[in-house]
Amino acid sequence: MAPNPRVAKAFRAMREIGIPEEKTKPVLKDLLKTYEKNWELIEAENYRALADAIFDSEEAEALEQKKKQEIAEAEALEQKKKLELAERMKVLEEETQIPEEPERPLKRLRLRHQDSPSCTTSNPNSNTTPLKKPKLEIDDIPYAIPRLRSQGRNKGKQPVSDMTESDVLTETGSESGISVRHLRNKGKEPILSQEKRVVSDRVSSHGVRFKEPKVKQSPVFLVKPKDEPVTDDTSAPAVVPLAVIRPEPLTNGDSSTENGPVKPITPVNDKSTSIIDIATSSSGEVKISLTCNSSENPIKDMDSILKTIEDKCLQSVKLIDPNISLKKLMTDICDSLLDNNNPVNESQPEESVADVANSHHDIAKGQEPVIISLVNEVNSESPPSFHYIPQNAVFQNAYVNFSLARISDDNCCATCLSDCFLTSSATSAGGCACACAVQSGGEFAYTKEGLVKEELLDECIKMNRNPQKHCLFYCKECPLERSKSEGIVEACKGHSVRSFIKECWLKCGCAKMCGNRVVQRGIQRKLQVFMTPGGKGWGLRTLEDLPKGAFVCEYVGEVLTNAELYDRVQKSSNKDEHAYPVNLDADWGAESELKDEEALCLDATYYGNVARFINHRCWDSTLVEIPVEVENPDHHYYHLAFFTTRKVKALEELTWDYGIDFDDETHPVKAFRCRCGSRFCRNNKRPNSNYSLALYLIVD
Ligand SMILES: C[S@@+](CC[C@H](N)C(=O)[O-])C[C@H]1O[C@@H](n2cnc3c(N)ncnc32)[C@H](O)[C@@H]1O
Repeated sequence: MAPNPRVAKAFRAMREIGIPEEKTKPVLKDLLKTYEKNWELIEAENYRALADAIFDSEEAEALEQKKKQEIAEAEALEQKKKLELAERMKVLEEETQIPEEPERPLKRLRLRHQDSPSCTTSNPNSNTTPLKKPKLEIDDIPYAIPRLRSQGRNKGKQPVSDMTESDVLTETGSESGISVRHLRNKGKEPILSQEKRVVSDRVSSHGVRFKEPKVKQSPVFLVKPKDEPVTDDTSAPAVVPLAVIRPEPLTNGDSSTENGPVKPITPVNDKSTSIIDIATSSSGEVKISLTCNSSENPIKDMDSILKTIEDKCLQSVKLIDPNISLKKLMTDICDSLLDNNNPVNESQPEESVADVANSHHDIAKGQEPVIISLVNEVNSESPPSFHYIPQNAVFQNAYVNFSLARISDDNCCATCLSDCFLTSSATSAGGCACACAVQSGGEFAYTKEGLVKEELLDECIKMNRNPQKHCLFYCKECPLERSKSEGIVEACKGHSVRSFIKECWLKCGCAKMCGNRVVQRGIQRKLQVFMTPGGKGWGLRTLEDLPKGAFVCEYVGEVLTNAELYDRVQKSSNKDEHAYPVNLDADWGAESELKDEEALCLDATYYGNVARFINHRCWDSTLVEIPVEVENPDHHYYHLAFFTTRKVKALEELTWDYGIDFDDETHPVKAFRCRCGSRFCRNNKRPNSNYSLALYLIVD
């Protein structure tokens, strides 16, 4: 039968934008049903509804697929863990078997016979487990800087002071061909001559400083694996080294657990005595053993004991689940113990991504598209207290106006369809018809894979590394200085002129999955907040390999005017609290006169996202921040997005260069002592700086 001409036409229209018939067919079918065969609706605007529906369904499918994959991965991991545990228990079981007892596979609870002699001995001096060395940041930069080490004393102002950018970067070519919307510097001259200005050589691109976190360096003392095993086998020699944790209420003797020596378990002669031992070995086994006096009541088989306890639980504790299983409970205890102890044992194999991903916290509390776990393998510091928000929130006076009416026609691509990447190249051979791309100099900032294009990325990296070489803007009357003083306003210290990425948004004709929408889709990578080993406090790392130019996250916080921020700091009894502000000054040069409510910053102290954990690294940081215009054409408000500066391996720390000049003695706020570990550290000439532990405040 000849196909309905309208159907054929719809297929043709979709083919033209690269959608094959088999994808169109089911969606068209659904759409016809939804629209009750009203073809006009489907055909309107060159089949826009159909194209949108196809892209939406693709997106939903991809999401579904991703979810399934995540679930499958989680299940596989869980399964693997269970199998490993069962295997370990089996080995343990065999090694600690009482000869007379019939063999019972995978026994998790064992009773020690009343006349067992002491079954453990321990080395009283070896009570702590050395902490596992957390993975250090990998110094794996693709830049060759052969001359740097032989340079004279580098004051840190310019990390490779007498080297040109091209000496340092292995890249070729000149400045980016992509002209992502540059700032409209209207040629304003600074009010002071360069010589008179108190300008640090390295001007913070954000004009802010962060406080030093209160890092408790006390190690977690975990019970060290004992030299000899806990075993209820009177004859067998010690085989599996186990550490014993004795819960205090159940022991009469020494209750030392974490820090004190682990004493041998006393032979059980007292009828009333019962002891629960939880033991771990250096290779990860967990054993829970129960010691009781059973002289008058010979021990029956394990299953009947478990059954008795389960019944007792049901009756006396009134647990409502009749399927309660003590075996499962014991397994869970072992699992938890393994979870807690796993990362701290040096003799264990190096942590794997699967291990570290297996954390139960989601610091984003389900508000991000992915789970963001938190681990501390270094000390006992608890997770910091703050409100997690996935998007910026205006505090009070900041002028951030999102009205659609303010988006002009040349500020959106109203005529685009579905995916601007597809439609733009389809409609104009070679050139780019998308108005958003036109705004960015005729090219999209992203590749089809969603990565920032190399030229643009390299340009942003260069600019961040050496703002002096690029354009700096000096305000006539700097809002930062104005917020600090009611009297004489100090001269502007300069602001970096930044390149912007312009993303499509609501008023654009494209669909949500358009390739020119990356930052607005939120975090897509597996990230983890972790305690850094080098005294920088918490940090952020990736759990997956990342390509160069990948979007990681944006800096989210409260949107404050600089005046509000200054006020906050002044009023705060604990000024150190205000440690996470970033200036949104990338386009101040374009405004003829910036009003106070337009001079904005982001403060992630109380409300923020994962970015508040990103530590500073001089020069060769793994991330670079790029201003991104999404919903607001006014560049005094924008999104500050982090992209990778190079390939980043799973478990590497994600860092960015705060742009601090550690030598700037005139700065009202002294910087923290930098522990970035970079060979280009601008602060490394003063390792014993007096103010190393002081906490510092904002305000440029
Ligand atoms: C945005 S916070 C980063 C997260 C922080 N480490 C935490 O635990 O919350 C900035 C603060 O972290 C610390 N920090 C960041 N980078 C550092 C570095 N390279 N060396 C030492 N401290 C650093 C400083 O105290 C800084 O004020």
